[in-house]
Amino acid sequence: LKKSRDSAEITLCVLQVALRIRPLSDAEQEEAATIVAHRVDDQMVVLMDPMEDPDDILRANRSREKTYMFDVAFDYTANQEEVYRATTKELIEGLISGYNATVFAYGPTGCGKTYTMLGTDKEPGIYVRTLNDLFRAIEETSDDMLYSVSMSYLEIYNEMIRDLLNPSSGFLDLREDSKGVIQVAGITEVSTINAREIMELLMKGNKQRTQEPTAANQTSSRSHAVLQVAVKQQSRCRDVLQEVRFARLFMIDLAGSERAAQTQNRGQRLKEGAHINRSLLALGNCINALSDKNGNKYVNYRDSKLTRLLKDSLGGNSRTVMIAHISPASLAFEESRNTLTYADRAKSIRTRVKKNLINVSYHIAQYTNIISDLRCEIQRLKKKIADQAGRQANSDKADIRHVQAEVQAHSSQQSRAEMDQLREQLLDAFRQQMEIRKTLMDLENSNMEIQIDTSKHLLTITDWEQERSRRRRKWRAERRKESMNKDESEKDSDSPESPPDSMETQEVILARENLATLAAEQKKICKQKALLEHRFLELRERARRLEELLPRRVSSDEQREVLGLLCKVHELEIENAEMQSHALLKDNVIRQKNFVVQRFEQHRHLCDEIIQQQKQFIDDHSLLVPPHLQELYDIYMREITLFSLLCFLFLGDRDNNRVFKSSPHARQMKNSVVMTPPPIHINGQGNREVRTRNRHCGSSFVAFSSVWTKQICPFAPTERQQILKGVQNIAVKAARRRSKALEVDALRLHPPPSPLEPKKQKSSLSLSEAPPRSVAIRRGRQPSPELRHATSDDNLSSSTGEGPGLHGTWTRPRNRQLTTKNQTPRELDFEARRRKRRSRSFEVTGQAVSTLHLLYCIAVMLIVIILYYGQDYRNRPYSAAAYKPSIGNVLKVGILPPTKVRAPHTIQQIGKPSY
Ligand SMILES: Nc1ncnc2c1ncn2[C@@H]1O[C@H](COP(=O)(O)OP(=O)(O)OP(=O)(O)O)[C@@H](O)[C@H]1O
Repeated sequence: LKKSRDSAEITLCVLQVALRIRPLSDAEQEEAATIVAHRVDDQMVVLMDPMEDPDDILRANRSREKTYMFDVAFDYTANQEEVYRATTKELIEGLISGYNATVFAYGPTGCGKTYTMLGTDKEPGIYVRTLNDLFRAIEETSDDMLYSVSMSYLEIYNEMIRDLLNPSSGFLDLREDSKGVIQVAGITEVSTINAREIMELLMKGNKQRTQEPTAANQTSSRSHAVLQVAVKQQSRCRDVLQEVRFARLFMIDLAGSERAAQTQNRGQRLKEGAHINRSLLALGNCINALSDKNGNKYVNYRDSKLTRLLKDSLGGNSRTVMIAHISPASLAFEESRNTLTYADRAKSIRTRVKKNLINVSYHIAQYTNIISDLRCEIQRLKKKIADQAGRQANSDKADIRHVQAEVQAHSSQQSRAEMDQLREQLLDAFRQQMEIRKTLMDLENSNMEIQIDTSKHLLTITDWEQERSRRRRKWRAERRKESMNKDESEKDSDSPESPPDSMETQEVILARENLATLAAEQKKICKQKALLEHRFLELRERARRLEELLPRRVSSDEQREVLGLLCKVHELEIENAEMQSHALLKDNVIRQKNFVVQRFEQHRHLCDEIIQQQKQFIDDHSLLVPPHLQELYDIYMREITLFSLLCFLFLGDRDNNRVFKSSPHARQMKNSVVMTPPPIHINGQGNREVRTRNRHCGSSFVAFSSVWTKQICPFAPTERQQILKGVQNIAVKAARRRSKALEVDALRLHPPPSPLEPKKQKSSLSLSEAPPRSVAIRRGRQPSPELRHATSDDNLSSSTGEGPGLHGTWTRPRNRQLTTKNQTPRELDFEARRRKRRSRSFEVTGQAVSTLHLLYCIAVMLIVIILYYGQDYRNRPYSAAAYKPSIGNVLKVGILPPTKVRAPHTIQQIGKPSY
C-alpha cells in the first residue's frame, strides 16, 4: 500500500487498485471478437477502440485509445498466486497487528471476479490463500500472542442480507455500533483457526449463494458475497498492560454490472440485474464523491446496503484493495471502458487507517475496589479459621471420645473425597467471581467510552446551537438597528417577521444519530451490568453456603486447610490486582511525560522551521541582518549541530542497526498507544512528520536527532556513516597508542634479553604469555561484537592509516599474524605482552562494556567540543562553502597527536551555513 502520511496512530492510505484482464472466453472467440485491452507493463493498460479506423486520417487526432495506470496490472498470463501475492498478501501482517483490510473484486459480469476471489479446486483464489497465510502467521506468533479468529459469510441479494452459513436465519439487518462500525445483527460467527474447516464452511456457504446462468455468464453470481474474518489478538503476558487488538478483513466478490441487452434477462433475472446495478451505481457514486479532489462532496453510503457495509473500507479505517476485472474482447469495449474509468478514479481514494486497539485501560480505582473487597474477604476467612480453632479447643476439653469418633469418621476415604469436592467448588465459585469482576470492569470502561463519545457529540450539537443563537441575536440586533434608522412603514414591508432558522448541518444530523445509537448501547451495557452484578451476588451466596457446609462435612483440620487455601487464593489475586494497577499507573505517567515531550518537540520543530524559513527569506532577499541577530543565529546553528551530532553518535541509527529482535513484550510496549498531542499546523497542514518519527525512534531524543539528520544535517548519509566510522577509529587509535605506551613501559621494565641468555628469554616469555583467547572467553563475559571489532588488528591498522585508506573499505591486509614466525624473540615478547593486555582488556571491557562506551562517548564529546569551540573561528575569513565539514578533515583530527589537535578550518566556519 502506498503510505502517504504517517502519524502516531493514523496512517493515510491510498486505495490500491489492481486490474486483471481475463483470457478471451470460448463464446467471445466464437463471435470472432478481437482483443482490445492490452497490458503494456506491470502497471499500464491500453484500451483500444474497436470502432476506430486506423486509416481514417481525419479522426486520427481523436483516437479513443486510452492508457490507464494502476498499482498493478495482470493479463491472461497471470496465475492466481501472482494475483494474490501482488494484491492481498501484504494485508495479512497488518491484519494481525490490528489494521482493518478489505479486498474487493469489481467489474462487469463474466469478467472473472469469482474466479479471482474463490477460484477453482485446482487454482484456489484469494479467499483460500489469504486464510492459509493468516493461520500460518498466527501460528508463528502464537507463542507470544493469543488469537481468536471468527468468520462470517453473507450475501446481499436484491438489497437483502442473507447469512450464507445459516440461510434459515432469514434476512438480517445492518447496524452501526457506538463507534460507528457497521455490524450485521444476528450473523453467524464461526470461531476457528483451522483453514481446512473454514474452507469447508466457505464451500458450503457458496453453495447457498444465489447463482444463475445468464447469457453473459453460465455461472453468474446474482449477489454480492462478503466473507468477513475478524481477528482478535492479545498478549499472553498477563502482567503487563493488556492491549487487545482487533481487526476485520473483508473479502468481497461483487456481483457483476450488466446491460440488460447483453444478458437478455427477463423476469426475476432482470429484477436482480436492476438491484445489482443500483447498488453498483451507489458504489460508483461513493467512489466519485470520495475521489473528489476538493474532498467536499457528500458521500452517500446510505443509498445501498453494499455501500453501507463498505463504508469503512472506502472512506474509513481500512487498507483497501480493489481488483477490477475486464474482458479483453472488443465486444465488451464499453463495459471495459466504464470499469477502467471507475477503477482509475478509485485510485485517488484515501482511507484513514488506524490500528484498532481496545486498550483495556483498567481503572486504578476499580483495582483499588477489588483489592479492598478481597482484603475484607481474607479478614472474614481468617476470623473463621480462628473461631474454628477456638471451638476445637473447647470440644477437645468436653468430649475426647466424640473427637476420636469424629477423627475416625473423617479420616475415611469418603470424607477426603467430600472435602476435595468442596474445595473445588469453593475455588470454582471464587474463580467465577473474579471473572465477573473483570467483565464488569470492561463494561465499566465501555460505558465510560460511551460517555466520552456522548459528550463529544453533545458538544457538536451545543456548538451548533450556540452558533445558531448567536446568528439569531445578530439578526435581532440588525433588526433593531434597522428599525431605528427606518420609519415604521418601511420596516414592516422589508424585513421578515422571524429569524431565518438555519438548517442543521450534516455533522449535527450525524451527531444526533450517533447519540441515539450511543444511548441504545449504554442501555444495553447497563442491562448486562445488572445481570452480571446479580450473578456475582448469587455466586457469593453460593460460596457462603459452601463454607457453612464445611463444619458439617469435614474435620476442623481439613476445614482450616480449605479456609487457609481460600485465603491464599485471595491474597494471590490481590497481588495480581496490585501489579496490574501499578503497571497502569506507571504507564500513565510515561504517557503523560511522552505527551509533554512530544508537544515540546512539535513546538521546537515549528521554531526550527520558522528560523530556517526566515533565514531563507533573508538570504533570498539579501536583507541586512543586525550583528547580534546573526550572532544568535550562529549560536543556534552551533547548538543544533552539536546536539544532533551527539545524538547521532550516541544513539546511532537504531532502526537500521538493530541486531537483536525485540521481544514480544518490548514490541507490545512499543506499539502501545501513546497519547499524541494534536499536531501543530503549518500552513494548514498537520505536522505529522514529527509524530511519525517519534513513533519510529521510540524516543524524543532520537526523534530530534532524526529531524536534524534528515532536514538540517549538512552531511549526506554516506558521509555521516563515514564520520561515525572515523570517530570510532579515533577511539581505536587512542587504544592503540595506549597499548604502545604500555609496550614502552614493558620495554623499560624488561630490558631486551640478550641472545646469550635464552633461559631468561624463555622465562620472560612464559611469564608474560597471554592466556589464549579461548580462556578469556571461557572465564565468562565474552566481549561485545563491536568491541571485538574495535580492538581487532584490522581496525587498528585502518585507524593508523596503514590500511588501504580512509575512503576505501577501511580494512587491513591480514598479514600481521603471519609475520609472527619471522619475529625476533623480543618482538615475540612484546607481542605476547600486548596480547595479554588486550585479553585483560577484553575481560575488563567484557564486564563493563557500558563503561568503555561511556568513556568513548566522553572522548567523542570532547573532540566535538574542541572542534566547535576550541578555535578562534571568528578571526578566520568567512567562507560559506567551507562550512560543510569534510570527512577527511574530521578524520585527520583523529590521527593527529593530542597536542596537535586543531579544529580544521572547514568545521569552524559555522557562521553562515551553505544551505
Ligand atoms: N483469469 C482467468 N483465467 C481463466 N479463466 C477465467 C479467468 N477469469 C475468469 N475466467 C472464467 O470466466 C468465467 C466467468 O468468470 P466468473 O464467474 O469468475 O465471472 P464473474 O465476474 O464472477 O461473473 P458474475 O459477475 O456474473 O458472477 C468462468 O468460467 C471463469 O472460469
